[in-house]
Amino acid sequence: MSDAILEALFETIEDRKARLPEDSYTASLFTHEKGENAVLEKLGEETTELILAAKDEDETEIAHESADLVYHLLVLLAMQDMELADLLAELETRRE
Ligand SMILES: N=c1c2ncn([C@@H]3O[C@H](COP(=O)(O)OP(=O)(O)OP(=O)(O)O)[C@@H](O)[C@H]3O)c2ncn1[C@@H]1O[C@H](COP(=O)(O)O)[C@@H](O)[C@H]1O
Repeated sequence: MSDAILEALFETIEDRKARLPEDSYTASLFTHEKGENAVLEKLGEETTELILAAKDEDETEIAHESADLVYHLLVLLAMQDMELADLLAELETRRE
């Protein structure tokens, strides 16, 4: 996954956060009655689904569930008023 794809996805998430379109799943996370707990629960569910896919050694499902997990992680960053750059900078500091 390139930075460009992550950046485009994060821009879309920030757009949904700003405009809150009615037909948007992303917007529904920002307006959920459970607040931030809604996306935190999704992160837990997607992590469990990823673990099960890994246990099954199912590469298609591993990719699918990983994408679900990364998407919800980016929604959490946006919800915390953070930037994708915060995550990328943290990863960059770990490179040797
Ligand atoms: N990348 C995603 C993305 N990944 C996952 N999801 C949603 O996250 C939810 C995942 O929850 P579940 O695992 O419970 O879903 P499910 O339907 O039971 O099962 P699977 O998705 O696991 O098959 C589903 O409703 C997915 O549609 C996403 N929804 C949106 N995006 C991106 O966000 C953009 C904007 O979407 P809207 O906010 O809907 O306009 C889209 O164009 C995409 O680029």
